[in-house]
Parts: sequence; structure tokens; C-alpha cells
Amino acid sequence: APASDMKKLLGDEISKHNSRESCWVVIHGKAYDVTDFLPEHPGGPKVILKYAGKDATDEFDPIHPPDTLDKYLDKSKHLGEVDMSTIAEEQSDKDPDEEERQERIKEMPTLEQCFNLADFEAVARRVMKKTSWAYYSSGADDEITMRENHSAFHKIWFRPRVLVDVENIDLSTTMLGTRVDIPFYATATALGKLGHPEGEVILTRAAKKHNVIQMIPTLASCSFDELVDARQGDQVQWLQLYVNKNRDITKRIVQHAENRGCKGLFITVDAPQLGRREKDMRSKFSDTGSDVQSTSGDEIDRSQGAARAISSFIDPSLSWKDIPWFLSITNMPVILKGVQRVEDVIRAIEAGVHGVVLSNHGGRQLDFARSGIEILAEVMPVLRERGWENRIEIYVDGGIRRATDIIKALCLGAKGVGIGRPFLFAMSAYGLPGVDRAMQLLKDEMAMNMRLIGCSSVDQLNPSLVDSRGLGVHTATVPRDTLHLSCYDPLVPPGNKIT
Ligand SMILES: Cc1cc2c(cc1C)[n+](S(=O)(=O)[O-])c1c(=O)[nH]c(=O)nc-1n2C[C@H](O)[C@H](O)[C@H](O)COP(=O)(O)O
Repeated sequence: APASDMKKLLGDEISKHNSRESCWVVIHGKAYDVTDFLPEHPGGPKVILKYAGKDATDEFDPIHPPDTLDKYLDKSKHLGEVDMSTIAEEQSDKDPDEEERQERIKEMPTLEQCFNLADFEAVARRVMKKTSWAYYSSGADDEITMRENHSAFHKIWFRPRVLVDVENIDLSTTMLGTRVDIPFYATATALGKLGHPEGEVILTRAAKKHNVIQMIPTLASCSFDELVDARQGDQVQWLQLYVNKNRDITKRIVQHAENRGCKGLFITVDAPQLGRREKDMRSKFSDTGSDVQSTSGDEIDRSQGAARAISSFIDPSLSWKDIPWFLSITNMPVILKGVQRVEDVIRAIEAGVHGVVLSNHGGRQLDFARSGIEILAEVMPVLRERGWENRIEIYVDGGIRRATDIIKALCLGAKGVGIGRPFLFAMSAYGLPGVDRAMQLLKDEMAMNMRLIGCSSVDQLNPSLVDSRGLGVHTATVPRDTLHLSCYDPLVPPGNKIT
């Protein structure tokens, strides 16, 4: 019988299947029997059982691409349409935090009042849900590296040229052969729907408008095909890959990405295990894992926050011996994302990859890893010595918040930079207009600063325009001699008392 005539499932029937023994959930008006899937679920069974017998759509959406159930749940478990009028509205008791958050949203600054990328972060912090802010803003352990990523740029000073004709400025460059308007790309950041209901397609549209490249994350909230379908004209996208323990799944993902027109494969190599992000953990991320390709049924300790819940499939055994296999399964350029020392850049060149991203994952992995910009300052002189500076394309990400950060990276030899959180915060606070404005602000800043350092195109940027000697200096404050201080008595003028 046509679907419209088929009997719809009713709420009181569904609500009976609310246990580990028999667990049905409703997603977007359809019922699914997830009983057998419970042990398989990367985010653990508990988070599903919370919605057993109920409508789980709102919790499901930010974390799972829409095609997750079709891809990973056997068709026999798809129970059919539900008469939603018979499903009790989830009586979410009034959440005082949520009410306050709604008040803050009403008072938020207008988009025109945002003049730099930090403004978007400040607004996002006030208007985002706690768990979403925690996930995006968190760094590993004490977040030293996360802060270092941006403050490292404060150790680089310009040596501007004067009396150069800078009437016409050309910010364009090429990245892996693609012409872009300005040397930044939107880097891979997971779970876009935690910040905005439309998720990463917002970044796809903004990237098109500004003719920059979007790196599609493995752990996107949107499905890969949704993001590729949202591409317009000759717009270029790259794929960021977390390598799965099950290499058949990885091979399928890589070859599908190439077939769908991706122009670069960025293998993330700094996350054999996702870092310990305590803000994320503290927010007790209760949502489920993302569209992960889990093969393990082991119980996930979800108190590790979203990161741990969505990454149980990542293969910690990935090593240099796997690189030839990746080069054999795709014709896309292969780039290693998360390289952090010159020795590994040399190994990457010798292994035949096409590029590296010098990155510490936005400070979300190894705390006290050096900033990407500091690693760049270590790498380029060594490559120049060998005449290898053009052997591969070198990118940097982490802490890029101003166009001057982009210019400093290019002066030191980067081909371009990746930007993560700023576009997430702009998207979370203002949607597509926010990301559009963020990208435009960077373009305006870049044109001005290129004029002020005396360059009319990015190919003129070179090391002589910066003084980066301060980069390697990690001034630890000298501990104060509190003991001596407490007994030290200043020269006491005669007649005065020592108090
Ligand atoms: C902010 C952020 C970054 C993530 C990110 C998620 C968020 C919210 N995630 S994560 O959940 O696993 O950590 C990814 C990811 O999926 N894959 C990846 O390669 N890098 C991931 N990164 C790192 C990102 O690609 C850049 O290296 C980093 O964001 C650059 O620093 P800024 O945020 O300061 O620009």
C-alpha cells in the first residue's frame, strides 16, 4: 500500500518500547528500533535510552548528519511513519539558563557592531548554548597552547617598506592549484550544528561568496553529500579525514570524496586520540556521537564530553607506513594536517605527500605543543637550506584572528592559513551573514595592512618584512622570591617606625 495509506505508528505503542530490551525512538516523524544498535552506538547506549519510546529529533540533529540512519541502521529496523499528534510533547521543564540565554539573544549587538573576529567570539560566548560554547571554545588540559597559538603572533613584528606603489592590491593566491581570493581557508571543525541548526552548509555558502576553500570535516553534523551538494559552480572543497580503524570504511570515504570532486585530502595526524578538553567534559556533553564510523560496541565514557563520544573509531595505529596506501587509493593531493616539527616535514616530503598543515589542532590536543607559526619559523629556514621550500605546500593554522596574522604567516613562508573558531563563532551568533562579515573584515584588514607594509600582492611577502626573533622565546615568569620579600625591610628613614 502507498506509504500514505500504511497505518501510522501511534505514540502509546512506541512508548512501550522504552528499555534496553526493546528500544524504539522517533526521529523526524519516523520510528526506529535501535535495540540491537545500543551497544554499537559510539556515544554509548545511555544517551539513546534517555529518549527510548520518545521523540529524539532535537537531540539527534546537531550531532548526526541526516543520512546517518539510512547509512548505519539496517532497513529492517526502520519501522515507518509515526502519527506525531499522538507523541507527547517533551515537557522540558523551564530551564532558567535557557530563559536567561534567550534574554541575552534579544540584547545581542547588531552584526554591524562587530568590527573584528574577536567581537564574534565575545557575542557567541553570551548567546550560545553552554554545551556548544564549551565544545567550540575548549582546548586541551590547561589551554596553554590554545592561548599560545594567538599570542605567538604578538612576538612577530613588521619591518614595513615605504614608497612602494600600493594603489592596486591583489590578495589572491592559489592553494593546491585552486585560485582563491585571499590566502585563508575555512578549516575542518566538527559538529557545526552545535552552533547553528543548518551546520556546515553555512560555511559552504560563505566560502563560495568569498571564493575561499572549505575543508569538510569527517565529523561534520551535515552529511558529506549535503555539503558537496551545497557547493555552487566551480567552488572547491577539501576533505579532512580521521582515519578509521576499519580501512575499508576509510577507502570508501576517500574515493567517494574524490568522485564528488574534492580537490585535497587532509589526513589529520595529530589526533590518535582526541584531547582532553575539560570545558567540554564539564558541560557533561549528554548528546550522542556524530556520524562516526564506529565498529566497536564498547561502552564510551561520555563524561569525556563530545570529543571522546564521537571519536572512538579513530585509528591510533596510523603511521608513516600507511602513507603509500593513501597515495595509492586516490589522485587527490594528500596533505598531513597536524605536523609539528621540521623532522616530520622532511619525512612528509620524502614520503611523497603534497603538503602539510603545521598545526596543533587549535590547542585541543597536546598541551604545550608549540604554535603553528612558531613551527613554521623552524621549518622554512631548514627547507630553504635544502632548496626544498617549494617541494610541498605548507599551511599553518591556530590562533589566526587578524589579517596581520595571515600576512606574518605568508612572510615566513606559508602558502595559506586555516581559520577555525572565528567562523564557528560568527556562524553561531549571526548565521551566514556573520561568516560573510567575518570573511569580509579579514579581506578589508588584509588590503589595508598589505598597503602599510608596502606590498601590492601576496607573492611579494617575504621573511625580510618581519622580525620573528622573539618567536622561540617562551618567557616563563621568574618566580618571585616571596620569602625574602616578606622579611625585606626598605631603608627606614630615621625616626620612622618599622610597621
Ligand atoms: C575549534 C575546533 C577545531 C577542530 C575541531 C572542532 C572544533 C570545535 N575538530 S575536533 O572536534 O575533532 O577537535 C576538528 C576535526 O574534526 N578534525 C580536524 O582535523 N581538526 C579539528 N579541529 C582543529 C581545526 O581544524 C584547526 O586546526 C583549529 O581550529 C585552528 O585553530 P583556530 O580554531 O584557533 O583557528
